[in-house]
Amino acid sequence: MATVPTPPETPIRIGTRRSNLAVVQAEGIRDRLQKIEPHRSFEIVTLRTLGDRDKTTALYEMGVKNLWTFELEEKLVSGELDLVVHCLKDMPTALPETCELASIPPRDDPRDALIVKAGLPYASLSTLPDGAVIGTSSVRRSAQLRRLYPHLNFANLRGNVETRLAKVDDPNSEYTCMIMSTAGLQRVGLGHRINQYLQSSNGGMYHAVGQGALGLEMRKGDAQMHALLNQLADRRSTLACLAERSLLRTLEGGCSVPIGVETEWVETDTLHMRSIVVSLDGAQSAEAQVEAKLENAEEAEVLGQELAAKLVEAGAQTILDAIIVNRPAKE
Ligand SMILES: NCc1[nH]cc(CCC(=O)O)c1CC(=O)O
Repeated sequence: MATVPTPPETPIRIGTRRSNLAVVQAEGIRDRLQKIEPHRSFEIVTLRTLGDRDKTTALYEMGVKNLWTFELEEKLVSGELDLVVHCLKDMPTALPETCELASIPPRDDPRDALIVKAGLPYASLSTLPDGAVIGTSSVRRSAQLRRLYPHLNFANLRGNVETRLAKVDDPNSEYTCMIMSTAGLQRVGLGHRINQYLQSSNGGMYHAVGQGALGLEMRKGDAQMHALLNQLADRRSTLACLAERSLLRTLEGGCSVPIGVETEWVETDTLHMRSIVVSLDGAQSAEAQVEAKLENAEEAEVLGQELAAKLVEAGAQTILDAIIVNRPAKE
């Protein structure tokens, strides 16, 4: 009987967005997977998502939450991709039934950063002059800054990291500076452009849920992929990010919420979480914090829900309701 040659194993296809940042992130994951599976081959497949195509609509007006993920998830489900590398903060808190967040690798710096136009002398938010224009399309960022720096102005700034920086540096642009994520800048080699690292204790800025972390997504129930991706997971990053996502999931109810958060491991297994919800004009805000020992994902979920309940108690629901009512209708 003739022996049937075993077919060569097909490459593992890693999907991601087409931006330089997305490709750098996917290459990092590929390199780590290659070390675990030296005999498999890996292929990176890039896609343009809705969020990449529509660069003008303010993000919070787009009305869909999966604008960075939908096209990639479709190809994951159809089998054209085997895993997708996302920025965790771009992943909706509810995933399609057919997909699963398999793993969260070690988180990078979650803080936001201030980047000043090349040639201008300002080194921090507090030294920016009256009327300085901050480029950001994030209501989380503008609302928090309006709250503490009412003399600053805001202008939309969309596009990938390099495009945004070029727009700010353009001497003819209106921007004095911009706010971006530290992790995003550092990953594409632009960390040296950061003028100030922002956090609740410095600039009064809480970061986005999941910021600085990656989310590795796979088809639901793909046991082999799960076993592989699990080897890249980081326990503390995972529990902190799951708690943050639980907070957002509990509060959001259909809108993109101007909510900021910080999580910090204070003892070996105790997570401290604090969060703020701010009205779009910065005039109202609600803050709360919680702390608990966390052993597993379920406990992380519960802690996020507890923080959401405390925020509501502190007035967050009124702020969120007003935002939903005032939101401009989608065209
Ligand atoms: N919303 C865009 C986005 N999504 C993920 C990142 C960078 C990576 C990260 O912060 O996790 C960025 C850029 C930014 O917010 O400045």
